[in-house]
Amino acid sequence: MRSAHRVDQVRAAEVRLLAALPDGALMARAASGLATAIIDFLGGARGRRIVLLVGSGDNGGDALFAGALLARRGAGVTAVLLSPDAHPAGLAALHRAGGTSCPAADFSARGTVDLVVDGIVGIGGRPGLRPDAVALLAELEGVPVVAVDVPSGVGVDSGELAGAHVTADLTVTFGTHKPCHLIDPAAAHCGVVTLVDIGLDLPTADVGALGTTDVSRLLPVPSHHSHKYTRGVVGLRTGGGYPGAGLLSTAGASSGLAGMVRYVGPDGLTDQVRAAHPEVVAGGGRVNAWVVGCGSGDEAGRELDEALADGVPVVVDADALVHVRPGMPRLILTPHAGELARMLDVERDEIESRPLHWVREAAAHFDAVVLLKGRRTLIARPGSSSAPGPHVWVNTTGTPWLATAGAGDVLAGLIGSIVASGDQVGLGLHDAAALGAWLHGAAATLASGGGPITAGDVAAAIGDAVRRVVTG
Ligand SMILES: NC(=O)C1=CN([C@@H]2O[C@H](COP(=O)(O)OP(=O)(O)OC[C@H]3O[C@@H](n4cnc5c(N)ncnc54)[C@H](OP(=O)(O)O)[C@@H]3O)[C@@H](O)[C@H]2O)[C@@H](O)CC1
Ligand SMILES: [K+]
Repeated sequence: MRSAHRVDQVRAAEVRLLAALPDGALMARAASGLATAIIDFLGGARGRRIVLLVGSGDNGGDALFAGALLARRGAGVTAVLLSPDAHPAGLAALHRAGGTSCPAADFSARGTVDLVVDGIVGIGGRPGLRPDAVALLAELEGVPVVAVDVPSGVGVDSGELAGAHVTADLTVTFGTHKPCHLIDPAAAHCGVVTLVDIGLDLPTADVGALGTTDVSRLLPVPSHHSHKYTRGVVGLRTGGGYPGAGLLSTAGASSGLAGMVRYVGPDGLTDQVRAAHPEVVAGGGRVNAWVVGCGSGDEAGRELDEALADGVPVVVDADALVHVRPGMPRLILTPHAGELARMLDVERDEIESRPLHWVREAAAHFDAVVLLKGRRTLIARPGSSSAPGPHVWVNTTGTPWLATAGAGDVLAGLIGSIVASGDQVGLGLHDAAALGAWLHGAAATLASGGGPITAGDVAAAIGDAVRRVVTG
């Protein structure tokens, strides 16, 4: 799991560690990790021309000490100082190693620069950049950027952008990830993120991203004693308005993760579902989870009520989302930004620029698991939940090709099947939704192989994605 800690959590851990270490030891660890990552990135140091952008704090100190290490390895290093208070020990170390420095006002790039190191601000920075930093970045446009800890200017805890900021090719962070590394829109400006362990002892994070090992640990798999009912039954009430969505949600649910799939819908569509998926049982009956709303049109409200009457968890997608009210129990809501905007009566742009904020608001307001779809899908647990583990999962699997019609229907069906299969082994709805998002993205990447895909291709690749996780 990748954990993302807030700045106050990092600060508290830093204080404890600083008290136990000699002066400068922590920054030396950070700088050494940073220099190593830069050498990896450049394929060596000798003969490279590196410009450090250095602010007034310890973020600039990291850049200066790393610059000193790079200068000793033969790089030509120039520190451009955005403040007269740049880290004195770091600056002295850079000069001793043969590096040079100048105030920002005197800098001119002249000639080839191989790399910019962004040490303007780190976790002590306010969002946005000052005009001197903006001017320097404009002069160095086109040069690869390595950000120290975070791309300067982004909202570290919120993942939001407010004004100018650095866009990095590589971000080298220390001790733990911060929310901006995982959550859009900031995450899209971090490039590749490398974590340097500096020995911080941290509490459980608010935000986390599942890795393959977590998925393997959490995903319910059958034992020799399992039968189709103990493996869970998922029911779908979908497709009443748009038949394709009924078929695709059923395809997502029919990946074999649950023991049985039931489909309840219009007669003509039921025949098509059975023709495409002969193993699906037509009609209602006992289920462990329902999926409603995909292509349901005007039937969505009725379908949601009927599903709720069974008292089992319900995955609520698309047309059914507008019928959700606070107090409805055990729901997983799966909106995209436009749908969440309607549910919360805010503008879509507002949701897209502050997804972490709004997914939490929605989870608190509806007291439900809320999965907000996007490049980095966010899954927040209900406001009243006190379960251990992160409050928000961020999904990092997938491919841009996954932005295709019907992919959301497949996801809703897939999540329903995981909820049903997890029912008897105590898998929580929050984790089930995160597993669904992870497998959906992994299946899309497998199906795509770098090329275009349809929603049906994604559904067809779920089994392979599961197989790779389970068999290692
Ligand atoms: N935590 C850890 O475990 C470790 C942390 N380490 C490192 O320390 C970094 C944190 O250092 P930090 O606390 O000195 O803060 P940092 O971000 O460098 O500068 C803040 C100063 O910048 C200014 N300023 C503010 N906003 C601004 C803006 N938008 N644009 C321009 N300037 C702005 C403001 O000063 P002002 O100019 O307003 O006087 C403020 O005081 C951390 O990210 C990591 O790299 C590692 O060395 C080891 C382990
Ligand atoms: K930075």
